[in-house]
Amino acid sequence: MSLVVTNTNIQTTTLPVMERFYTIQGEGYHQGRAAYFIRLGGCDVGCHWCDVKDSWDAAKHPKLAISDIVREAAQHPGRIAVITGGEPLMHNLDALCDTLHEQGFRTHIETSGSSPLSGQWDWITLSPKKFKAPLPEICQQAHELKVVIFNKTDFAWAEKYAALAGGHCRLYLQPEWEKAAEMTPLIIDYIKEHPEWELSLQIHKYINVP
Ligand SMILES: C[S@@+](CC[C@H](N)C(=O)[O-])C[C@H]1O[C@@H](n2cnc3c(N)ncnc32)[C@H](O)[C@@H]1O
Ligand SMILES: Nc1nc2[nH]cc(C(=O)O)c2c(=O)[nH]1
Ligand code: SF4
Ligand SMILES: [Mg+2]
Repeated sequence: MSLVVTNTNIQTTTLPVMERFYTIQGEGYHQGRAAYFIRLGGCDVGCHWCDVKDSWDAAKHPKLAISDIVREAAQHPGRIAVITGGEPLMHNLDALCDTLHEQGFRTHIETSGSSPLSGQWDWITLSPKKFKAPLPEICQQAHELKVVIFNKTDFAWAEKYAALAGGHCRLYLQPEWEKAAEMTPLIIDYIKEHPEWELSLQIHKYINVP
């Protein structure tokens, strides 16, 4: 007798976790709201300006049981869980989202959209990257498009993804942190000319919270 194993009957029970912290969302539409962040290890995109390069190698981070991750999250009063990384969609996130929902969390994801979507999401923040393009179906499903502006050619590139997004999708421009002094004035001018876009600053870095 042979054993048949399909994708649907393999349950992910552990995930590599780089760090977990309860803080305020520093970026985008939910900026300023209390949220529990779960940063998963592993990324194959390789942005040269990435502010969390230690996350890239999944093997460097301990594999934790989903039940333990969610139990720890539930110790805090906030009920927004933000799954980030690394690139969180390198992992199957169905079981993590199910368990978070069972505990009353709203599930938010920060993703480059470059790996297939898994999980059930109350909010999808898509931050597309030139280094590994997002998949078209994720562009359609994103609630928020957040484009990092590293140089002035990135505005035209941002418009390409705005055109692929659904009509409900909020549009944000976020200066690359090291170039914020140079890029923020250009972003402000751009938003004044193109008011469908909004400014996203990484406010956690200004107020020194994680
Ligand atoms: C570290 S990434 C992890 C999630 C996912 N890999 C992604 O890129 O969306 C979280 C967010 O930080 C943004 N980000 C990363 N490095 C940045 C930097 N140097 N300046 C501004 N934003 C940055 C990303 O674009 C993304 O929106
Ligand atoms: N406070 C805070 N807000 C964030 N929003 C997105 C973040 C991320 O790294 O995904 C992040 C983060 O690292 N900290
Ligand atoms: S996709 Fe996200 S985690 Fe990966 S290198 Fe780019 S910013 Fe960093
Ligand atoms: Mg961050």
